[in-house]
Amino acid sequence: MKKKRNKKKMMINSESFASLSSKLASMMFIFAVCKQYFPYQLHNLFSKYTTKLISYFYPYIQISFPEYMGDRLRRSEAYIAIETYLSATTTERAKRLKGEIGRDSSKLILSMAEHEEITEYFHGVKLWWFSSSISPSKQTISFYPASENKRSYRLTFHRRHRTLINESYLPFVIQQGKDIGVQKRQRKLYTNSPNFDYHECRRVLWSHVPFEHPATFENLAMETEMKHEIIQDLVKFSKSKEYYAKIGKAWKRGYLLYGPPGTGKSTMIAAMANLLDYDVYDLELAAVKNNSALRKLMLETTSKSIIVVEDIDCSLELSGKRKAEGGSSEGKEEEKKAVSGPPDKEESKVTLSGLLNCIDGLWSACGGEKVIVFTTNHIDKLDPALIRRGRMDKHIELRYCGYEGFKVLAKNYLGVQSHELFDSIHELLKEKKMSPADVAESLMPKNECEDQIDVCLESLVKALKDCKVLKNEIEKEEKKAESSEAKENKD
Ligand SMILES: Nc1ncnc2c1ncn2[C@@H]1O[C@H](COP(=O)(O)OP(=O)(O)OP(=O)(O)O)[C@@H](O)[C@H]1O
Ligand SMILES: [Mg+2]
Repeated sequence: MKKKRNKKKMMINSESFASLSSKLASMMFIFAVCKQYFPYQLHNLFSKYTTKLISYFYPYIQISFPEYMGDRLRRSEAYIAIETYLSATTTERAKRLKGEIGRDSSKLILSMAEHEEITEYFHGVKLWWFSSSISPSKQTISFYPASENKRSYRLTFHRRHRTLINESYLPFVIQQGKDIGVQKRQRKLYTNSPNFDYHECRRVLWSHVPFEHPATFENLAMETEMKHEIIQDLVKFSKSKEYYAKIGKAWKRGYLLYGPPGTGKSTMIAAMANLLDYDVYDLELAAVKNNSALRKLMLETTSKSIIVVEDIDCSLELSGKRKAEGGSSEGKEEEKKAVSGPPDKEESKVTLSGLLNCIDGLWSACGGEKVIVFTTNHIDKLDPALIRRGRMDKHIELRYCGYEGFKVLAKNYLGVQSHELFDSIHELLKEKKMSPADVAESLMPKNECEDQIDVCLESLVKALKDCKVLKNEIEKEEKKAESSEAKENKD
């Protein structure tokens, strides 16, 4: 009993010693800040002996993580990760908190207030986190954020736990912080128009807005089996980091979405981003000057993102002239494949080989966990090299609205799963080809009256009956347009 009491006493003593030592260290730190006001010789002497004294009596190690590192322009990644980790895990224990709207989030984020200390245990080892903030000695007006208070987190632990903290605890905190940051971030929709980022204090190649598209696979009109196959494929990809590393392949996957206008290609990209919780980079190839600019753009994309090139057949000149003038030299051919920029502006010279290099050359592996999506209305116009398997791993055809797709739209737009008009709509959809966009338009309630369901379904039946184009006719028209285009190119 006595032994137990003594042990408890010793523990309390060691704890209070630790806390005392931590306070002593804080005082030393304040001395260290003030010492600059002492004469030069005194200052040196003071520094020498205080450091010696601290290391002699003080068995604790302190690691500082300042918000801004040497260049003072970019926030330290370690600081951001620690801040996120501490906000998520210690706000219940901290007595004084501060709240702010996160830079990448629309939510209120609570974190430790300045000069607050919390204790934490890792594998039974006690450690202390202190949030420090020092005001600048001189009031300066500066463009850079670093001129504000100098903030840092300080970690204190006993020196006998040095290995555990350095090799296990800190990597754990940084990884946790990064993971929580990814989950909590406001996702972004990027476009390749250069911009000046005032937070990062540098010129960036992508501008962004919050990504808030509400599309999900659940409200996407397409055959259920195909939908599930795509979802499975995406989820499997996102969980296959180790697999890709094992087979020695860059962790990325290419999707080619093709089909007539209004069949849901762009909507599916939004659904993919929402399913995987990825950012979206909407790459406009016509605005990219040349291959090297394209490479720089790709290098600035982050992992957990979808890189989209919409209407790839319009972005790259891959058919037409090239096919017609088949005998040209390789160099000339590349030129013809170049994207034709606006006539009065500098011509864009992204070539097919430049694009292929970005998709699966050495550069493409940078960052990892990326999905690349091309969309087109005319798959047959694309160069086979661009869409071969391995580059565009999955080809998905988005078709005119079928009965299964219609049922999804009816549920989304009108909240109905059965109706007496469903059978006739089923029959009509077998022969008439209408895009999901057009079906959705008919199903959209036009006013507030009560019999909206009947009105909308009747309007769809009428639209389908009025739709003169049958599948065969569409195919015929498309073939006619293609052959006349080929003829024009020959001439
Ligand atoms: N499969 C679908 N499921 C649900 N809604 C759809 C679907 N297809 C189209 N829509 C609706 O039609 C609108 C247009 O669709 P979307 O822009 O995705 O078509 P698209 O295939 O990208 O067309 P385009 O080839 O012209 O770019 C969307 O806003 C959406 O509301
Ligand atoms: Mg589209």
